[in-house]
Amino acid sequence: MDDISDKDYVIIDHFLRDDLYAEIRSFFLDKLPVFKEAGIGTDMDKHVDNNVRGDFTYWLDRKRDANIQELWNLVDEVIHMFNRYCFLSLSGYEFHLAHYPSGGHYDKHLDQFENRNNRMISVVIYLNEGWQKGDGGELEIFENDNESFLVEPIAGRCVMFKSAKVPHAVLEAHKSRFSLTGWLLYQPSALGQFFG
Ligand SMILES: O=C(O)CCC(=O)C(=O)O
Ligand SMILES: [Fe+2]
Repeated sequence: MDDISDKDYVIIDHFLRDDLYAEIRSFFLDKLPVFKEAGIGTDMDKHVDNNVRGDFTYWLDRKRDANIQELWNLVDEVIHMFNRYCFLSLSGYEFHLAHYPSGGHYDKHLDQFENRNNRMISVVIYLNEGWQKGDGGELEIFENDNESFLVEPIAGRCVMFKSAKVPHAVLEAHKSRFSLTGWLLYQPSALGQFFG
């Protein structure tokens, strides 16, 4: 909590209990056949551009995806922590599973839309077992205009950052890259489920 207040991001390894990690990974693999190519922008202004991003996503829905209840409980807990210790007023969230096939990347960006700015905190949890240097798909975090560093997308690692403040990119993956990505919102929003 201190790190995200001071540095705008935090990296936490072994973020999930082993059983929850295993549950989410197997849920991910089950859903893989129904992932859709991710677009850019909100539903009003959305298009797919493989030059900018090359991932496939599955938007989670708390009601439909009730079998991963433990994840939803954790999301509630994390929101509660941010509200309590960082004095935020988070009251909603949206999460998707993301698959970057080999060759996929995501150009430098902020997690904000031009016509919607309620994403406060971005959360990414990686599910890449046995990730090794050379597999690619590192998350590049830009601290200011000239400095950036790479985060290896290893299994169980969680990265959280301020959505509107931290520019970031996903380097080209050389192997399939799996993650769970979400945004904690200032206002409740049902928009996420329409982004599919
Ligand atoms: O998967 C990651 O490391 C980051 C993904 C991302 O930046 C996004 O989906 O907006
Ligand atoms: Fe992003």
